[in-house]
Order: sequence, then structure tokens, then C-alpha cells
Amino acid sequence: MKEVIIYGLFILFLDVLLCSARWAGLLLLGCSSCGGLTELWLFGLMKGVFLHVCASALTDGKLRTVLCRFSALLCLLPPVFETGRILHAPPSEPDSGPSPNLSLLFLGAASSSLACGIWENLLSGDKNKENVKLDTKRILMRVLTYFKPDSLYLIAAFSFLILGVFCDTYIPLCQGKVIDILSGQELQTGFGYAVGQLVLISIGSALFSGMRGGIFMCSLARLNKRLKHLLFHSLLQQEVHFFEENNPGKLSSRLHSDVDRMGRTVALNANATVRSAVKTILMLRVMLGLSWELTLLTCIEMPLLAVMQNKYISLYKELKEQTQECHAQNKDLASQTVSGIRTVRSFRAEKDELRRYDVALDELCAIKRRSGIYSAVHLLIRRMVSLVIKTIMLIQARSLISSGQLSIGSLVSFFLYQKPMSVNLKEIMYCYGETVSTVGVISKVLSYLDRTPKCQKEGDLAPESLEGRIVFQNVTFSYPSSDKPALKSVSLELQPGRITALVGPSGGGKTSCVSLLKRLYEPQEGQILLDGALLHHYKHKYFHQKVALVSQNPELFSGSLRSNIEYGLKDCTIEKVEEVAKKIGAHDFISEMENKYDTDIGERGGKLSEGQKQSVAAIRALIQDPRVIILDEATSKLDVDAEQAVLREVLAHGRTVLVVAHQLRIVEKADHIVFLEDGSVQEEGTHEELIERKGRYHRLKEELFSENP
Ligand SMILES: Nc1ncnc2c1ncn2[C@@H]1O[C@H](COP(=O)(O)OP(=O)(O)OP(=O)(O)O)[C@@H](O)[C@H]1O
Repeated sequence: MKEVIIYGLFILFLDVLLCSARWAGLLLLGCSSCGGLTELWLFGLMKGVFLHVCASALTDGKLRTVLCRFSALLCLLPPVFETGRILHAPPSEPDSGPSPNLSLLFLGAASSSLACGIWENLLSGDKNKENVKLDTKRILMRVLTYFKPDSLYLIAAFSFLILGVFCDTYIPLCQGKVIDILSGQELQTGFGYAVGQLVLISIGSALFSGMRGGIFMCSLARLNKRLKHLLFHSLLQQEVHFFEENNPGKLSSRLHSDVDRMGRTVALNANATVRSAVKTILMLRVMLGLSWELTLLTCIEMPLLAVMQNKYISLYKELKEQTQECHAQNKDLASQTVSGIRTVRSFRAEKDELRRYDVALDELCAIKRRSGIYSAVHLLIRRMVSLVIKTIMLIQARSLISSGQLSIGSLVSFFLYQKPMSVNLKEIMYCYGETVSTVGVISKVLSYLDRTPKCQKEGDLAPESLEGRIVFQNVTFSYPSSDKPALKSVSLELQPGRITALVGPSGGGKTSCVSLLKRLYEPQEGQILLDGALLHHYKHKYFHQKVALVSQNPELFSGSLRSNIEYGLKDCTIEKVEEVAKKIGAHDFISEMENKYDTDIGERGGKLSEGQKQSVAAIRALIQDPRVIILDEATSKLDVDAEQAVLREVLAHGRTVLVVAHQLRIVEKADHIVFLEDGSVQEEGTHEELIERKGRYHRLKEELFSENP
């Protein structure tokens, strides 16, 4: 505040200095007056440029904006005041310009300071507005860069837009001419020419507008495709924790509705704003030619509406953001309930879920109600202002017609322009509001587009032969959302041709080891090596092909059984699929299905039993011929024969096998058992060794395997 006052006083001082210099110059040149209106405007503009440059050079940020506004007021108020005075002065009074007196200078300075103070403190509202504006500008410019590949289309669209607007603008003028000819105020001979002109211009308007609309829609569709591709690509690169923080409903909403809205708002609003701006300028020119008095009255409406709109936009923006958040939450709530319908049903929680959904809907309803009230009040005030201005205009039009300064045709033309003129202005303001309110959505989409995944970049190792030896060296790891370490200095080795079993009580850290081995997370300390090289040094695709995971609840996608088995593979033949299926004993049940390997398995494999899902997952993993295979409770739903078959196949070719199991019959088969508790390796050895040692493993054996002997 102190800075604003100091720099404001300095600008005032410069203004006084410049005015004194001008008066001194005029006196020295011996001029009797301060020059005409043109000279006054010229001086005001030059002074404005000078003060603007000084303010920009001395300050920056918000202070610079305030001072630039203040300088503009200081420079424009005297010529505006003088123009008004001359317009209202009797024609006999000479246009001599302001007299060089100090009281006028101080009056100008005081009124500029007062207006600036009121604007900055009462009307401009939010203190961070300038920063927000800068951000808005930066964000919108960024969106425009995505249109670059369509620049030629856009140039064509904007050219048709301008041609269309030209035609649109001259239609009412031609109509006015036709009316004047019909009412006898102009020569009847020109009737055919006037009608022909009107028809030609109307055809041009329709043709150019159609072309403009079509090209814009094509560019918009291409932009949407580009943005969705980029966003989906960026999402697919993110680390697993990102998907834990951002639920699927929210991400899907960003990808679909938000990207659509982003493209639509920017493209359509740019289109509408340019169209309305060009139209407004052309119409203003024609309207001034018809009657400057009525045009002036039309223009008074603008700043009043702008101030109201400004206030309304900030409220509208806030509510729109709240509505979007609420929508995303509701969507998420409903999709969670629907996808977990089995759990909901088995716990008879339908009523609770309905109640939760109702509460969320009430919240959304309350926001929408508030939005409706604001919109109604805004509309009422806006209409009242328009009504008052229109009444004054009608009175003025009556006196102009009676004094012969305006013909009936010109008045009709004027009114034909006036309505679209205010519609144009409203459209510009609406587009501005709409664009500003979409900035929140755009910045969220951009933040996802720009997000750098918090995981190591893939390396380029892809050796032809891989032994499959895994070594965990003092691995310490905490989940990003938790401070408590899930693994504390874990060291273990998985050897080729051997089964290593991870056992331990719930929460011991077994799944965390598996997740690190599959590179779903990165350890904070220590390292994991595959054949002596860090995991991230391998090529992404190669690594996941060589280290396969079969989990207890495999993720299957809707589609055929075969498409699920071949997921991620390019050159997979049906013979190979059948061969693996036969080896693990799954071919029989698949052959009994209606369309065998082409049977549709339903949403997330919903048409398969849990055991069948595990078999499909095992085929999917084995068909890639991995060197390391992780079975995370992967055979828990299989019968004993199927389980044996899977284990036999898994161990073939000297693979490294890591099992996480709660079944004693599996653990007993392991060559090496690692007992994990509280994130640390407590004991390791063969089953017999651990039993003999009578340590933690032995004591917890009953508890660990009680349900699955
Ligand atoms: N996504 C996660 N975010 C934060 N903490 C987690 C997450 N997953 C697991 N944890 C925590 O990490 C610790 C180890 O969990 P982990 O899943 O590795 O245990 P586990 O031995 O596999 O257990 P279980 O046998 O029940 O599957 C636990 O304290 C758990 O609460």
C-alpha cells in the first residue's frame, strides 16, 4: 500500500510537470488558447504513453498494473471531460480548449486518484486477481499451442468467419434501405438493386458461416483426439502410487469430460469472441453513421454491464469448481458401489450406500441452488439496467425523428443493429467468463500432462540369455503415503531352479517385496539386482517379460479368453496357447466352453470361476517364457492336481520361483523359506531347518497355516 502511494505521488508529480511544460510552451509560443480538442487528445495520449513507460520501468507485478491504470485515467480524464463539455456547449461557444489553471489540473488528479482508489479497493475484488489473470493468460496461450498442427484449418476458418461477419453486418443496412424505398423516402428505381444486394449478402453470410462452423468443428475434433492421446500417454507413464492417490473415476473424468470441455471452451469461445469483436467494430461504425447520440446511449450500457458481469464471473467460477469436484466425487462413489456390488449385497449395505449417495447428491444440489440464485439476481439487475437505457433511447429517437435528423428506415436499421450489438457484447463477456471458469479444469488437465513420473527411467539392457538370479541388498522401503517402513534392510537371494517361499504374518512385508521386484515401487535404500544389474537398467518390456507375476486375484479384462492370454504379446499363436494350457491342465475346461479360447469372459472375467481366473493368469505368465516367476497366492483357488501341474511347469527350464503362500503344502515344497515379520527377515532356511531351530517360524507355524494345512 505504501509503495502504491509513493509511486502514485511520483506519477502525479510527472503529470503536473508535463502539464506545466505544455502550458509554458504554449505561453512562450504566444498561443492565446491551449489548442483544440485534437491537440488535447494528442497530448493526453502522448502523456499516457510516457507515464505508462515510466510506471513499467519503475515497478513490476501488481504495482505496475495499478500504476498503469492510474496513468491511463490521469491522461484520459481531461480530454474526455473537455469533449463532453464541448458536446454539451451551445454551438456558438468557441472550442478553445482548457484554460491553463491549476484548479483544473488538481481536479483531474483528485478525480483520477479517487476513481482508481474505488476501483482497486472495491471493484477489483480479489487481491490475487492479477496473478490469476497472468496465470489464465499463460494457460490459455498454452492451450492455443495445441492447435498448431491445425493452423491452416484455423486460418481458413477465421477468414470465413471475417467474411461471414462482413456480410452479416451489412444485412440490416440493406434492409433499412429497402424499407426507405418502400416508404417512399428514396427513389423506387433502386428497389431491384437493393433487393439483389440484400439477397447476395444473405447468401454470402450463410455460405461463409457454414464453412466457418464446419472447419472449426473438424479442428476441435482433431484437437480433442490429440489431447486425449497425450493425456492417456502421460497417465500410462505414471508410477503406481499416482493411481492410488487419484481414483479411476477422477482420472476418467479428466480424460473424457475435462478434455472435451477444455477443447470446446477454448475453440468455441475463441471463435465466438473473434466473431463478436469483429461484428461489434463493424456495427459500431455503421451505427455511428446512423446516429451518434443513440450509439452513445447504447455504449453507456456496456461498462455498467461489464462491472456486474465481472462480479458475477468470480462467483460463477468458484461455484463451477465446486460443482466439478462434487460431480467427480459422486461419479466415483457410484462407480465404487457398482463395482463392489457383491460386497455391498453380502453385507446388506444397499440402504447405507443409497444414503451415502443421497448425501453427496444433496451437496451437489445445494451448490446448484446457490448458483441458480446468483444467476437470477444477476439477470434481474442486468435487465433493469437495460430497461432504463432503452427507455431513454426511445425518447431520444422520437426527438431525432421529429427534428428530421433520422429517417424511419435508419431508425429500423439502428434497432436491427442494436439488439445484435448488445448480444455480441454479452457474448464476449460470457465467453470471457466461460473461459476463465474453465481455467481451473484446463490447469488440472495440464498438470497431468506435465507430470513427471516419480520412477526411474528405463534402461537399455536386454541380454539374450538371462540366468534369473535375484538379490535384495539391504532394501528399505516405505510406501509414499506412509512414514512407517514396510521393509527394513531386507537382504535375500532367489536362485535359479529353486523355489523360494516368503512366509510371515499378515503385514510382514511379503507383498511389498513382490511389488518392489515387479518395479511397481522403488526402494528408498538398498538395491535389487537381477543377474547383477539394477532392475531399472533393463528395458521396460524385456524386464516384465522375463519377470512374471501371477497374483491371487488376477486382473482380467473384458473380451475373449484368448485376448486375455495374449495380452501384451505380438506373435502368439493359438498352438502355443493350447500347449501351455495343456501343460497346466487348463485345456480341458477351456475346450468345454462354448467358443473355446474365443469365449467371452465378461466384465473383468466375471464369467469365470476364481480358480479358472488363476489358470488363465498362469497361462498368460508362462506363455511369455519368463526366467523369474512370482506366485503371490497364485494357486490358492486351484485344486491339488491343477496346483501340481502349475508348479511343475513353473519350475521347468530352471526358472527362479518366488512364492508367497499360506498353504503348508506349497511352503513345504520350497527349497528355501524366508520368514518376514515387521518388514525384516527374521529367519531363513529349509522347512526342516526352521522347524528344528524352534524359532519364530516354528512358533507361528500353527497360526500361519492353520486355515490351509
Ligand atoms: N499401498 C500401501 N500404502 C501404504 N502402506 C501399505 C500399502 N500396502 C501395504 N502397506 C503397509 O505395508 C506393510 C507391509 O504390507 P504387505 O502388504 O507387504 O504385507 P504382507 O506380508 O504381504 O501381508 P498379507 O499377508 O496380509 O498380504 C503393512 O504395514 C501395510 O499396512
